[in-house]
Amino acid sequence: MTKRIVVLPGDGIGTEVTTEARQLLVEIAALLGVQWELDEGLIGGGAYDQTGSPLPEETVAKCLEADAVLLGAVGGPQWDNLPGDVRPEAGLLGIRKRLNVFANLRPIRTWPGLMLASPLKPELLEGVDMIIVRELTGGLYFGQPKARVEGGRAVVDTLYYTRGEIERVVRRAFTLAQARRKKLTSVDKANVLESSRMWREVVNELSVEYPDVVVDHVLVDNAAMQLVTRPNSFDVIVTENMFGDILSDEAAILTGSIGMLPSASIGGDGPGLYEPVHGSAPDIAGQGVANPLATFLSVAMMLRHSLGYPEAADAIEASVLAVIEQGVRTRDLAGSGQAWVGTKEMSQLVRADVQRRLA
Ligand SMILES: NC(=O)c1ccc[n+]([C@@H]2O[C@H](COP(=O)([O-])OP(=O)(O)OC[C@H]3O[C@@H](n4cnc5c(N)ncnc54)[C@H](O)[C@@H]3O)[C@@H](O)[C@H]2O)c1
Ligand SMILES: CC(C)[C@H](C(=O)O)[C@@H](O)C(=O)O
Ligand SMILES: [Mg+2]
Repeated sequence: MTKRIVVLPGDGIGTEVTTEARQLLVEIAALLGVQWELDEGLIGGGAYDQTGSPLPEETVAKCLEADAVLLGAVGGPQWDNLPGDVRPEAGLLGIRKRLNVFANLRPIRTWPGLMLASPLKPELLEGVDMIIVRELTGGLYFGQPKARVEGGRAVVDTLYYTRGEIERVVRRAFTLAQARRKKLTSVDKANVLESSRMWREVVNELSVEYPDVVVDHVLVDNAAMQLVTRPNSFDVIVTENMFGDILSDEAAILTGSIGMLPSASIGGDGPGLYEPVHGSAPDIAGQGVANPLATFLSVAMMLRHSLGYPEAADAIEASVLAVIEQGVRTRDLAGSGQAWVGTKEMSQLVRADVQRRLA
C-alpha cells in the first residue's frame, strides 16, 4: 500500500537538512520498488509569515492523514518577539499535541569514528548507548495557566500532569528497557517538586509489572552530572518534558555534535513525528554547512517505527557509520585543521553508500 509521508521543513537549517532527507527517501523508495507519496507542509516562522499562523490547519490535516511526518526545525531571531501563541515554537508544540505523540525517543550512542569530536575523554565514551524517553505533550510546556499576571508584575508557568499522562510514557520506557539492557533510570526533582513525587510514585507502582527491569531514580541535577561522568551506565532514561529537553542537548555532546542526534515522537493513534533534536541553527543557516545526519538517522527511525522497512533503516545507520569511519566530517564534527564537507556532499556520500547497500 502506498505510504504517505509529510515533510515539514520549517525554518533555518530545517529546510537544508530536510531537502537532503527527502532525496534520501525518494532514492530508498526507488531501491525498495515501492511508491511513497511525499508531501510538504508549512510550519514555524515561515508558516507564520505566509499565513499568520505557525501551524496552519492545512498542515495539521495533511499530517493527520499521513503514515509518518518528518520535521526539520523551527524558529529564528526574526520571530523571537512575537506573542507566545504565534511563535514558531508554538507550531512545533502544536503539531506534537495534535498528533498526540507523547513519547519522544532520543537515542544517544557514540560513533567509533567520532570519539575525538567530543570534548569528553574517549575512555568515558566507550560503549555509550542510551535512549532518553522524554514526555512530550504535557508538563511545564503545556500546563495552564501560563501567563503574565498581576498586571505584568508577576508570571506563571504550570507543571501539570495527570496520572494517566505519566503512566503511558513510563510504560513505553519500561517496554523499551525490556527490549534492551533492562535498566530504567527515572529522572525527576522529587526533593522539591510535587509533580516529581507523583512521577516517582507511578514509576514505582508500574515497576511491579516489569520485574525484569532494574529501576533507579536520579535527581535531575545529579543526572546532568552523571551524563558526562559515567555516560555508559545509562540504558533507558525516562523524564518530564523540560528535563528531557535539557538533558538530551547535554547528551548530544557524547556523540560529538547535536548534528548527530535523531528523534522519534510516537504514541498517538496517528503518524509518528520524526525530527532531529537540534534547532534551526540561525548562526549557520543558509551556509550549506549543517550536518544532515541527525535528520538521516531520524529517517531511519521512521522507516523502522512507522513505515515497516527495518532493513532500510539498518542500511542508513550502517552508511552513516561507514562514511564517518572513512573520515568524512561536516564542520561541526571536524577538529581544528581537519578537512570537512558541506551538507550536500555529506548527504551525497551517505546516499551513495545506502544505494550500494540496498541495490
Ligand atoms: N525541533 C526544533 O524545531 C528546535 C529545536 C531546538 C531549537 N529550536 C529553535 O532553533 C532556534 C535556535 O536555537 P539554538 O541556537 O538554541 O539551538 P540550535 O540547535 O539551533 O543550535 C545550537 C548550536 O548547534 C549548532 N547546530 C545545530 N544543529 C546543527 C547541525 N545540524 N549541524 C551543525 N551544527 C548544528 C548551531 O549552529 C548552534 O551553534 C531557536 O529559535 C529555537 O527555538 C528548534
Ligand atoms: C524548539 C523547542 C520548542 C523544542 C523543545 O523544547 O521541545 C526543542 O528544543 C526540542 O528539543 O525539540
Ligand atoms: Mg531542545
